[in-house]
Amino acid sequence: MRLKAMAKINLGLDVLGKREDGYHEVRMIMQTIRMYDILDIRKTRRPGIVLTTNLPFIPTDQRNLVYKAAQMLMEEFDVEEGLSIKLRKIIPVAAGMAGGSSDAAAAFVGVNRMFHLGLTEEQLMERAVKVGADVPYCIMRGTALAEGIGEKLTRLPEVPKCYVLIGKPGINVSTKTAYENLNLEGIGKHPDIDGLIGAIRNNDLYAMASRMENVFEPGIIRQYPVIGNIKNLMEEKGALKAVMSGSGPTVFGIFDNRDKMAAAARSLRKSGLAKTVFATDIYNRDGGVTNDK
Ligand SMILES: C[C@@](CO)(OP(=O)(O)O)[C@H](O)COP(=O)(O)OP(=O)(O)OC[C@H]1O[C@@H](n2ccc(N)nc2=O)[C@H](O)[C@@H]1O
Ligand SMILES: Nc1ncnc2c1ncn2[C@@H]1O[C@H](COP(=O)(O)OP(=O)(O)O)[C@@H](O)[C@H]1O
Repeated sequence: MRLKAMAKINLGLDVLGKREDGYHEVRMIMQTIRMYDILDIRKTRRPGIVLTTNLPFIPTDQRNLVYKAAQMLMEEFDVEEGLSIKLRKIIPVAAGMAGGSSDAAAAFVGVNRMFHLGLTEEQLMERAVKVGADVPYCIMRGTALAEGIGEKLTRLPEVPKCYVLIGKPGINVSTKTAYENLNLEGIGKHPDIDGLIGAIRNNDLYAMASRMENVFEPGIIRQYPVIGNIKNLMEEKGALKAVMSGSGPTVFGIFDNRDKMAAAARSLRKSGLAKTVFATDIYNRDGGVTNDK
């Protein structure tokens, strides 16, 4: 069984406050993009999970979110057979694109199908939040408003057709540290999430792009100016807007024209500012638990 684990960007990201358990209340607009890792899953007679990946530096034991997700379901349902999982990573690691979370989401969907556990998408999402705040969304996919710690999801209409340029500098930002370093009292004007939702409902790409904002961005750019440089380059080269995704450091630019995006991608590659440059578009899901479409 082959599954695609799709990456996300945050068209808008606001943090409202800190909860007693240390997690933060968020309000974010999530969007799946056409960039994915591949999971190849097969049953084995020998019990247990054997995970292999093409990246030597990511763990293949319980620390890998794929392992965690598969183990959680297999233990709950007393699955006696085993699983062999081959994970091919394309989504940059620790990039703010939910690579690990999406791999976990694909594992939930894959194990459910492989062993005929009969869980609905909702039942999978209830379990998924135990692996990570973004994992339920990665099962849902498409365009959504995420609230709570990211697990309270409301589907939104598809966003207008557009092109997405990804630029990730060769630095790593820890999500936990990004949340810890966020000075909630110091936030002047919060991102206009309601305005963004309105623009999406009106199918207005230009209004949508102009309202895209990430509350983490100013603080992280102060620490890593290269993120600001990538943003500026994308906007100079025709992006309607370029914004950091999640806790960073990836920047995405939204374009209304594929050729313009391709030219911007060439400039970004030439500049040497980004380690990963990837030109793609948004992905709108078309119903059902379709993690392999
Ligand atoms: C910032 C966002 C935006 O989409 O994405 P990424 O940058 O990870 O892609 C998410 O909120 C990341 O969600 P996710 O990566 O699933 O978080 P988790 O693994 O559950 O948590 C990692 C750490 O982030 C902090 N955390 C996460 C989510 C949240 N709502 N509040 C938090 O404070 C916690 O300190 C937690 O220990
Ligand atoms: N399947 C996975 N893919 C990538 N990283 C993983 C995975 N499972 C666990 N990790 C660990 O999680 C950390 C961040 O993962 P990732 O999901 O790529 O970040 P982000 O949420 O910022 O997109 C990495 O340090 C990595 O070691």
